[in-house]
Amino acid sequence: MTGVDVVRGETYLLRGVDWAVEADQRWVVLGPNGAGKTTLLALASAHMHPTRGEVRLLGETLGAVDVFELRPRIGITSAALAQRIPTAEKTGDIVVSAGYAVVGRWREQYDVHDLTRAGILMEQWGVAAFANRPFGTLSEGERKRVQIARALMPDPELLLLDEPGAGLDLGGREDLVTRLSDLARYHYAPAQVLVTHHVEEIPQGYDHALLLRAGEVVAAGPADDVLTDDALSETFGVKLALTRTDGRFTARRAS
Ligand SMILES: Nc1ncnc2c1ncn2[C@@H]1O[C@H](COP(=O)(O)OP(=O)(O)OP(=O)(O)O)[C@@H](O)[C@H]1O
Repeated sequence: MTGVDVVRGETYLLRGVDWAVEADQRWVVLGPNGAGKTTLLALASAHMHPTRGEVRLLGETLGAVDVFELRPRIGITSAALAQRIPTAEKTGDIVVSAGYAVVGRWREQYDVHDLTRAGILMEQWGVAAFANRPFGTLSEGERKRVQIARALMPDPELLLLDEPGAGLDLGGREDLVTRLSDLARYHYAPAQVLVTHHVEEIPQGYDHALLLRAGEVVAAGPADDVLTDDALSETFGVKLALTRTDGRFTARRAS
């Protein structure tokens, strides 16, 4: 993104955003409520155009490309998308149908490669046992993992995760963070961008960070440089102390 503004009426949702994500990078985007994180992902998933500036995605420029060709190359999970999944749909069908950009099984016959890939992904994300269960009967943590398996199904070049840890209990969060760490370290995995409010949800292996406040970038770059007490305090508007242990973070109000 170069010089990106997103303006609605008098309001700047994003202002002057410059940001580059390389194919082998894993980024966390942190910021308080209303900072513009979801807007940033809407641009990054080709679901929104900037008011000003340029967004280039996977070698294409938004505005000069058919977004319906671009979107299948990008996997995304978010609460808004999850709400659109019919609760009666079978979990296995939700995953396998992603390759066809529909939710739920719409063909009687799927390609054997698709069925195999869906099976492997469901094993990897710990949801294979629920393949025949309706989505609506799954716990929040299980639903989150199904969504990620679905997002990975078309082998995307970019994976966008909007608050994947929201609503999970401590065990569920740790399970998810461990699985995301494994994915982050996997050499052939897509570029990854994870949005969160909580530094505790940053998986090990996420090597870059972008801090957003009121639509503007506070800091962006290697996580070691960006995730500091001062930058985090400025981002969240409260004096914070950050602790890092074994590649995981915790934050608390500074005394
Ligand atoms: N169409 C619109 N017109 C005016 N303001 C809008 C519009 N859409 C979003 N906003 C505002 O833009 C700001 C950024 O919204 P966005 O959803 O991107 O923030 P966020 O960082 O994802 O927040 P949260 O963490 O609460 O999900 C918010 O203050 C929101 O109210």
